[in-house]
Amino acid sequence: MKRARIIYNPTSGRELFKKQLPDVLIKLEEAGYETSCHATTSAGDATKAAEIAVERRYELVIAAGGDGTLNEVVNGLAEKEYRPTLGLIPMGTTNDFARALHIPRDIEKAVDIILRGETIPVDVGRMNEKYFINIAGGGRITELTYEVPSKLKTMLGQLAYYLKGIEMLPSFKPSHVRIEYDGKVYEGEVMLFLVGLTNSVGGFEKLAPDSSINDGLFTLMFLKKTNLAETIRIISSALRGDHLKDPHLVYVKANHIKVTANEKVQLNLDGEYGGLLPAEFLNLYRHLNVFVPMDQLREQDRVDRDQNVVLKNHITD
Ligand SMILES: Nc1ncnc2c1ncn2[C@@H]1O[C@H](COP(=O)(O)OP(=O)(O)OP(=O)(O)O)[C@@H](O)[C@H]1O
Repeated sequence: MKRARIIYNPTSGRELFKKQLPDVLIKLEEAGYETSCHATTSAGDATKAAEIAVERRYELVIAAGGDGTLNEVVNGLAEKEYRPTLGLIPMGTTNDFARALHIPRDIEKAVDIILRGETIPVDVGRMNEKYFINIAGGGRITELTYEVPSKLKTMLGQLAYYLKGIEMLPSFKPSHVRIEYDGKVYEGEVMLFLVGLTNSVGGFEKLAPDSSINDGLFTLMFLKKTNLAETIRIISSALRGDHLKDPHLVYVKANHIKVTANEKVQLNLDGEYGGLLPAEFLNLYRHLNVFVPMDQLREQDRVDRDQNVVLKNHITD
């Protein structure tokens, strides 16, 4: 019998998962998964739980939570030789990664996608000693994600980020950085830099429209020094997807990126605090297998189906 481990954050988003947990367990058991679960108790706990799931050779690990919980689970899996297939139940406020994979926020429908059994290998980012699955970045603007109080997020959802963003905009200052990417170098003042694996960041789905989840490349973006009016204009054009030709923005693909600075610049990994520069980013090609609704994926995110069939058989054996 296959075994599944659910790792869930009871405080994610609007805190609704716990109530539906019995139904989720029944569904998985009926589909032939012997299922157990772990409720996280604090920051870092989901990483430990995922490491234990690897040690115990679970076939499937389901991360039920927001991007922070998912990031922790990925950090527990990414370094291991044996990596269980990953299922997602998006319970957070923004759920960028799940959004990029078209996994719905409805718990039952998300479980159905896991039970359908279609998987895809996705790239994982490594920054220094840590891993990310959606986006890393640095600069004052990225500090926004951890300045939004958890209570406010529970009450207002994504609106909380926008409110906080408006409040913080005037205080965004540039940082002087050196960015090396695949043999090229930029040195100068930037408002922020982003290293993305998917097209979805903070609900901006048009930020990196040509990104693919499994091409082995990051989308590297950095915004050169701008004044407040220009920053507002570029953010609103990014919402429409009109930012790519903006002369203040550099938008390239790269597999290996190094960013250094002579000042303190905070880093962000999948929406959580990620330490300070310097940072070295490496794209780990097709490193984790994730359950997805294959028919919903964009053409550029689908991999050759033959390879996928192999992976699917591997887990159902
Ligand atoms: N029992 C707990 N109590 C408080 N915090 C927890 C608990 N378990 C985990 N956490 C922390 O909560 C952080 C945020 O959780 P998560 O990302 O799941 O939800 P969210 O913040 O609502 O969603 P999003 O990241 O999509 O905005 C996690 O990174 C984790 O460190």
